[in-house]
Amino acid sequence: MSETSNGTGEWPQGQGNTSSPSDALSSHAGTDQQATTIEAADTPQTHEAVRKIEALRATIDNIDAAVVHLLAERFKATSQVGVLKAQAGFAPADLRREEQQIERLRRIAQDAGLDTQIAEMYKQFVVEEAKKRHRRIAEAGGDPGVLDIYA
Ligand SMILES: C=C(O[C@@H]1C=C(C(=O)O)C=C[C@H]1O)C(=O)O
Repeated sequence: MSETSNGTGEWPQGQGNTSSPSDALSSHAGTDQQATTIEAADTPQTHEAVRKIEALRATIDNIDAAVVHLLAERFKATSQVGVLKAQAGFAPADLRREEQQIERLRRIAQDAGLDTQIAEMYKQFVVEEAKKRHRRIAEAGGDPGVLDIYA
C-alpha cells in the first residue's frame, strides 16, 4: 500500500500525482491525514470517477454559495434584533427561544434525513455568533455601525 511520499499528507501534484490513484482513493478514505487532488488524479482508470466527482462539485459549489448568501441574510436579521434588544434594554440571549429553535431544527433534520448533530452544531454556531454581535451592539449603545459593513 502506498503512502504519500512528501510527508505532508498531500499526494505530489502534477504528473504522477498518485502512482496508484484508486489505491490512494480507497485506502485513505476516511483519514484526515491523507488527501488526493482529484483534478490531478485524472487517469484513464479513474476518469469516470473524476468526471462524476467534478459534476457533483458543481452542485456542492452552488450549495455553498446559497448557504453563504443565507447566512449573510440571517446575520443581518439577527443584528437588527440585536439593535432592538439593546435599545429596549433586553439581554442578548433568549434561552426559551433557543430551546424552541433546537427542537424545531432537530425535527426538521430528522425529516430531511440529516444527522441531528449537524443541526445542533449549526444552531450552536449561528446563535453563538449572533449573540456575540448582540453584545458588541449593546456595548456600543445600540449602534449597529459597530459591525461596520459585516453583520
Ligand atoms: C436573534 C435573537 O437573539 C439570540 C440569537 C438567536 C438566533 O441567532 O437565532 C436566538 C435567540 C437569542 O439567544 C432572538 O432573540 O431572536
